[in-house]
Amino acid sequence: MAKHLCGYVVFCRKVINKGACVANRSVNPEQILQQSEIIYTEEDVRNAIAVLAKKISARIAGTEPLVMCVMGGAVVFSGQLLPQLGFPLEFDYVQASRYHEKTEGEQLVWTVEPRDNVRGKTVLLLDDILDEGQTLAAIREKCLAHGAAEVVIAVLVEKDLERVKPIQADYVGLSVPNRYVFGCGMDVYGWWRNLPAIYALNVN
Ligand SMILES: O=P(O)(O)OC[C@H]1O[C@H](OP(=O)(O)OP(=O)(O)O)[C@H](O)[C@@H]1O
Ligand code: HPA
Repeated sequence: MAKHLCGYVVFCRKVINKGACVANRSVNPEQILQQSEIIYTEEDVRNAIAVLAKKISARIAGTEPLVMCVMGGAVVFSGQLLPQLGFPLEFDYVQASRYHEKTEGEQLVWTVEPRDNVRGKTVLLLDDILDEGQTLAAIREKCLAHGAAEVVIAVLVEKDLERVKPIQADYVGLSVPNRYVFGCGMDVYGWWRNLPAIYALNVN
């Protein structure tokens, strides 16, 4: 392989490895699911996203927004919401993670940061969950630093922490209790993003 290509491949591998959500293999995903309870059904989620689509459309249709999926958790939410936004938009993604395969947040690690394509745009940030709010606060700040005209935030769920957060979402699909939740893009120890409903982990 040509020398310059080798360097590129090594670079890509580093980026991919840094961003990859590696599932925790010391836990049994089936057992975790059995020990958890469903808090919103697939239908609840579908209905919530349909309501969000209408509200978001009323606010930003006509602005030709840049819709940004916060990977990887927002992939399911984005995939269900986008086809319901019936106006011209651009799509991109950012990736920042602070939970990794754990249930407690740590320092934010950036893999893909917002870039200059946000300049002058209405940016619609889509994320699966607003928990302590640190992730979305940091992403919003970077979008504004790159010259975004405005940042509108929509999350599928917000965790009820009964305390002030560093950021508020403009649109929240569903409220969840102060427990670790998963499904619909949200992982538990790196597993179960693929579940169509939302579950809460039972801790013994
Ligand atoms: O409000 P906060 O307490 O900051 O937490 C919310 C963030 O945590 C999750 O991401 P995570 O770090 O798990 O990365 P992931 O998207 O790859 O799962 C989720 O997708 C949000 O982006
Ligand atoms: O409760 C949660 N579940 C999944 N991912 C998360 N990221 C922050 N909080 C959560």
